[in-house]
Amino acid sequence: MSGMFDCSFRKVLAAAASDAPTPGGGSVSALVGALGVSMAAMVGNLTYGKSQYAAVATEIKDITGRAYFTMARLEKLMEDDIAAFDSFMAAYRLPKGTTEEKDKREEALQKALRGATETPLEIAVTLLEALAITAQLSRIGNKMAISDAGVAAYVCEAAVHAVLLNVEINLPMVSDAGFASQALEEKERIAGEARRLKEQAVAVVKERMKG
Ligand SMILES: Nc1nc(=O)c2c([nH]1)NC[C@@H]1CN(c3ccc(C(=O)N[C@@H](CCC(=O)O)C(=O)O)cc3)C=[N+]21
Repeated sequence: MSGMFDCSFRKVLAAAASDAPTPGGGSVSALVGALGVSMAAMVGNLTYGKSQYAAVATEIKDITGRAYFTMARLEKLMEDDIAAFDSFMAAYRLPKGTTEEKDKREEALQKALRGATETPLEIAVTLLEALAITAQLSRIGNKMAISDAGVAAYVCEAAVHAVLLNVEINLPMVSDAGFASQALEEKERIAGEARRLKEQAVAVVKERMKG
């Protein structure tokens, strides 16, 4: 299913729940992440233009713009992951009767696996930018809605770890050992950074909710 962003939420949920392979865990993580970032954008919108927050107006405008940018990027990446995993499934279903067919299938599988691994990594990196935005916003955003900066932090971090599981399940099938080890290293770095940024944002949110 493509053009997911123009469907009703009900249709997206039904498509995600169905036995169709896509949207799968990769694209759903991107969608969930986009919803997480929307809460950072909302806090930005609730801060910008308020006299109480005039001193941080320029910074808020910049961060809010970046939040919208990451949402748009996640929309594109959701569609990319659907295409990437569809390619994997298409290769997986290729015939493997003869040696020639087996070779062709393996070649198609390896090519598709690369895309199905790179796309979740790109989703995760985009979500790191969202988490950095959220951490910054937690310090200067409208206090009345600051819990939503915490919601953005928790949801985006969860989406990072979720999308990285797709890298983890694909990697053992990748035959290019150099590509696999680099992807694994990248995955570990991103997961650690996501944890750190979430902790930072939530700590500030909790502190500001005290008074
Ligand atoms: N970039 C990326 N995005 C993903 O969404 C992604 C991923 N990588 N890596 C793996 C996981 C898991 N996942 C599955 C979804 C449906 C079936 C599925 O439909 N399986 C059928 C296959 C049937 C057939 O052979 O046609 C079955 O088991 O019956 C399997 C696996 C998506 N993931």
